Amino acid sequence: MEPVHHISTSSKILFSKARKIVPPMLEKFHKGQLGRVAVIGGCADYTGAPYFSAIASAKLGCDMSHVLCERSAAPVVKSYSPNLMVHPLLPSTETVKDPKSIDAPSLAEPIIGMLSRLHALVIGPGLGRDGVTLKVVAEVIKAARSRSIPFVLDADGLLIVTEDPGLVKGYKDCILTPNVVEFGRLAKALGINVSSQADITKDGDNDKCNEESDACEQLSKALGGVTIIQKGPHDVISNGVTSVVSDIQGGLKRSGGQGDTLTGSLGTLLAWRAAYHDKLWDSGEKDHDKDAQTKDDVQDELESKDKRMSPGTTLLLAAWAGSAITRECSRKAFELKGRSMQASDLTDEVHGSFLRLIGEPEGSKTHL
Ligand SMILES: NC(=O)C1=CN([C@@H]2O[C@H](COP(=O)(O)OP(=O)(O)OC[C@H]3O[C@@H](n4cnc5c(N)ncnc54)[C@H](O)[C@@H]3O)[C@@H](O)[C@H]2O)[C@@H](O)CC1
Ligand SMILES: Nc1ncnc2c1ncn2[C@@H]1O[C@H](COP(=O)(O)OP(=O)(O)OP(=O)(O)O)[C@@H](O)[C@H]1O
Ligand SMILES: [Mg+2]
Repeated sequence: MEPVHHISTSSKILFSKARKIVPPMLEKFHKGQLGRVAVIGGCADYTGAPYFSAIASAKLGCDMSHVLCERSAAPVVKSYSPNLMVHPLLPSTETVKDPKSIDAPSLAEPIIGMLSRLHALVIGPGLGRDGVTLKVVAEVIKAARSRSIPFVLDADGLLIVTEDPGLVKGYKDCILTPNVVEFGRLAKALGINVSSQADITKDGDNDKCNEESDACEQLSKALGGVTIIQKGPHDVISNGVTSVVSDIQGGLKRSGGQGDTLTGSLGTLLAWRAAYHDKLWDSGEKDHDKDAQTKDDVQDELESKDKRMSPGTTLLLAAWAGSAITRECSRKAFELKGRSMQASDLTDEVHGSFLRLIGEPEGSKTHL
């Protein structure tokens, strides 16, 4: 039986609606209008994660892709790609005078100063767990929220929320992308009971799916309607009111770094979504006065041919599209590389996956 809050719209319709938030390629656009995205992450230990995330944003199609990382990571990340703009702006215990008494808001200033030039942030890939860095990033989260800049939180960025859920509680422009372990930590912090994998597997596939989406929905509700992509064999997406399961075929190799293709893709989709709501181009849809609040409202917008969608609906669509593109990247890369598949093989599949699943929007000029 279909769980009550699940939308029953087919994948085909979801992809065609996702295409509506993709800006067409037009001669009139200037540099930056198709998205300025920054990944906040990268430290001495992890340089691959912010790179994979930022390059996925770029390959999906944003115009400008930044990485804001810790000082020691910057030359390394720069060396991976000249296409990324890499800024060594994240302080750490190693780089501040007295780590025990820091002024986090002023240490965050150089990053906060960049926010007005950015459409979306991805916070967490390879951020690490340095106490100074995490305090500064918490200030950046507050500043981004107060300026209504959409963001994705992943990996160590989720630790910040686990420790202080109030930072994102009720913020409707963010997406959390926990893996199984991160989901468990968040659920525990918010007092939500998650059945163990063993318990739910023995009930069979349908029950397992229902239990997972129930937990995802509960966590989203506990966070005041924040959108969550609970990653796993299928990705459960929920905003507490409406849920959708992304079960597009993925690959069979579980190499690290695949979640980074997801966050980078989401960064670009959030930037495009902002451009859609700013009416950067004429989508051909009709405005309507009421924002979608309930599952039925969302379903109605998804099934209408010409109704302009509300921010709640487009956020779900962005999450769905990011998840689907990542899983298709993984499927295709696995087809080509088998068990040798690495995160970098997903990077090569981003554009092809976009074209196969979503495709260029109407009016896009793809040839000169
Ligand atoms: N090339 C890179 O630079 C990479 C860096 N990464 C970064 O590494 C840091 C730590 O991330 P982790 O994901 O390791 O987080 P954690 O340090 O919280 O570790 C999670 C652990 O759980 C295990 N696990 C994952 N899925 C599981 C499942 N379904 N059932 C049981 N156990 C499971 C993993 O093997 C991992 O050891 C983050 O900053 C992250 O961004 C990762 O994204 C991987 C790639
Ligand atoms: N068993 C699975 N079958 C198919 N796809 C999966 C499976 N597990 C995870 N995925 C997909 O892999 C991607 C990354 O999810 P994963 O759970 O590996 O995240 P992660 O642990 O945060 O990754 P990372 O190593 O990048 O930190 C997601 O798009 C998810 O849908
Ligand atoms: Mg991860």
